[in-house]
Amino acid sequence: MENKKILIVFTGGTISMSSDSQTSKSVISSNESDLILKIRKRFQNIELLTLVYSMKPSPSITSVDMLEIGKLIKDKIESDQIDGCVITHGTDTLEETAFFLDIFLSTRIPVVLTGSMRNFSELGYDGFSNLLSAILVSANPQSYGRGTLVVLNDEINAAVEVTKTHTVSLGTFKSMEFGPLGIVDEQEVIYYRDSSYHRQNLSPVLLTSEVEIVKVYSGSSGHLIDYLIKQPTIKGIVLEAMGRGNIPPIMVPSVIKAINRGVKVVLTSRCPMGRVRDSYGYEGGGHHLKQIGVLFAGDLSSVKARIKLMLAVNCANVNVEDYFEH
Ligand SMILES: NC(=O)C[C@H](N)C(=O)O
Repeated sequence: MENKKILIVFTGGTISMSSDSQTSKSVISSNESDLILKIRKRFQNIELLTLVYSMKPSPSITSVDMLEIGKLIKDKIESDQIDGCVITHGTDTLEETAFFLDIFLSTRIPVVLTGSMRNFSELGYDGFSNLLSAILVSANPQSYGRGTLVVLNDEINAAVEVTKTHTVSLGTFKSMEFGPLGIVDEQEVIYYRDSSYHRQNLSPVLLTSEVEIVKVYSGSSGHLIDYLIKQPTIKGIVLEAMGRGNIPPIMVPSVIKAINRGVKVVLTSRCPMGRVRDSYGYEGGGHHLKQIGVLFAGDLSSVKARIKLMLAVNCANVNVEDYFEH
């Protein structure tokens, strides 16, 4: 059997960190050669290619980084150089990069993100096992056509469904509403189900238009929206609204102002599960918001809806409304 070629792209995060000898705090330590050395021996019929994109903690990963990583992988896939790809990433923003790649790359080739919750110096460092499982998933024929995947703690989750749920737990990545797609059990990749999500491809060349998130709470005003729509590069605002998708009436004039200025306003919920819908007819309720032109993001979280809206407003000749419920 011919060797499968799996590309590992390192971007940073705790998986590439150790404890600082003076402060004992986690800092970047560029341990990728140790990781690869230990892991390479485990595989037969898998050739590992490696590339260090960056050594950043994931709060430092920008939209431009996501685009660069996406272009890099797209290029390798289109030139037939790889059969699968694993990206190591900090866990704080892993779900955002994963979802970005899910929309940006229209490929059936498995693209898998992984990371770790403990650093290289800590007892119980989970980087080795997570990387090992991620490679197994990316090389498995059953992983084709499932969109971008996230593998940590031996669970396989879909980028669109998964979120970081716990600040320190090794089992932090959960698809809270649907459960994992599958597991890695003693190096065997087992799928339980497909992801039901309908994938839409958006591949902009540049990201010049910006999208911000406004969290809605009891006592929210329209001031943040008023401020944002004065910024020249703003093309979208995601509202992380209440419950089914409702906002205080005092915010409505600012939302109308934003829409009249051509800024796309997308509705999500601050509830961790469930869809937004136009169920409520009162002022600021979902039905009222739909009538004034607010777009609905289904069950996407605010951070994922922001990624989708950012990709849509940066694509030439794309009707943003086609990518959201309206
Ligand atoms: N576990 C981690 O990777 C968290 C780290 N703060 C990061 O996202 O870079």
